[in-house]
Amino acid sequence: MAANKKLLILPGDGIGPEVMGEVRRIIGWFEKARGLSFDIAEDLVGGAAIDAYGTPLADKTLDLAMGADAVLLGAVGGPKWEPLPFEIRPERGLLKLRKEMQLYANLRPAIVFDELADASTLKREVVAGLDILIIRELTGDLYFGTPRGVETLPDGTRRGINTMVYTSPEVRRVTKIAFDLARKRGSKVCSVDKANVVETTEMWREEVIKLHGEGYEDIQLSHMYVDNAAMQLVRNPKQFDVIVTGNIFGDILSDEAAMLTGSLGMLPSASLGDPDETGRRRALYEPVHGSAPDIAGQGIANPLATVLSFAMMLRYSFDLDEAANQVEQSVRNVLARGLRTGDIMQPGMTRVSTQAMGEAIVEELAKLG
Ligand SMILES: NC(=O)C1=CN([C@@H]2O[C@H](COP(=O)(O)OP(=O)(O)OC[C@H]3O[C@@H](n4cnc5c(N)ncnc54)[C@H](O)[C@@H]3O)[C@@H](O)[C@H]2O)C=CC1
Ligand SMILES: CC(C)CC(=O)C(=O)O
Ligand SMILES: [Mg+2]
Repeated sequence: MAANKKLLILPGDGIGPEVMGEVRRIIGWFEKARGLSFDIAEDLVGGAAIDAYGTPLADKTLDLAMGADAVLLGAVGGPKWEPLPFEIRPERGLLKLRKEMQLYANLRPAIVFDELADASTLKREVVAGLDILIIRELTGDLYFGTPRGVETLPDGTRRGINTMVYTSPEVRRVTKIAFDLARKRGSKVCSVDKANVVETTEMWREEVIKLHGEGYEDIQLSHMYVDNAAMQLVRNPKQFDVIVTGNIFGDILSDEAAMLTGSLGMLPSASLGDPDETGRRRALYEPVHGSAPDIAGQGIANPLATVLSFAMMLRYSFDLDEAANQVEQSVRNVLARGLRTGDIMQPGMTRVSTQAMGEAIVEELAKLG
């Protein structure tokens, strides 16, 4: 295959480089055993970039990302950088990357592998067979709205402000992605908002309903307030097919959904923008979890969320569906072999390191022939 798949790898901080190391191992295997060829660049982001470049996202790194067919990111952040002013913290680097690349649709599938149905803190019957897709709007909302910041008032007290902002085109474009993707699965979309008290989200609901009436009547559309949705996700998650929601609600609900699958270490994500004139769609793939400072440097992090994000990259950015299926099948097979990192450890299973998990995936890939 031609060496034209431009891939930027940004391992980031904490467990980011550890889990990304296993993806590099898998990429190496695909290159050697399958002749897949990637044009790979690697750079720093987040705290690592602050230490090296004095900024969480250097201009040259952003340029590399803008020119790449896909970006693979580990995670950013950690206690070392928490004392820094807000604007130059590691997380701002990731937010800037998402905004500049216009990655407005963040796909967060929560799939329960049968082998892990008992690893969830919920009962097996509640989670077994679960396959839901949370679509989180990623470039608007409280994370980007202005005014924002903290000011000291004349009386010495402080006031913090963040602003929830959405425009109707922003709501429509992410909802369109949700409707289109729902058509390829269960044809059900639940839009999550807080329309009873937050006007911005009342507008969100109205726009979703309008778009639904413009050719998406075959989709079974429902609406739910976010507080109820948080409850329903643990009460009966299988009622959902596709959930579409804003940035802050999606951030919170997807961490909650991760625990249905057994661990935050299992949840991958794809962040997509619109295709450009050449048909190329900017895209970034990252696990839903963060840099996990509490376990960083110990070689015990679960690499599967990042490995599954890599599978999403193969599918969405490079149309390599067969390779993506093989990565996912290999994950299933290592779980069936009883291999578990600490976060998904169950009685009678074999506890393995991050590295051993990556090696086992490569072994399974090789067996798939
Ligand atoms: N996309 C990103 O880069 C994100 C970055 N963060 C940053 O990460 C740092 C830590 O944030 P937290 O709230 O602690 O969230 P976190 O997701 O890093 O960790 C939450 C808990 O889940 C565990 N965990 C996470 N990923 C795991 C994995 N792959 N294997 C095993 N266990 C795993 C951690 O050990 C921890 O107990 C902060 O600086 C935060 O801002 C948080 C979320 C997303
Ligand atoms: C900027 C990130 C730290 C926000 C987050 O938690 C996420 O994207 O999941
Ligand atoms: Mg999050």
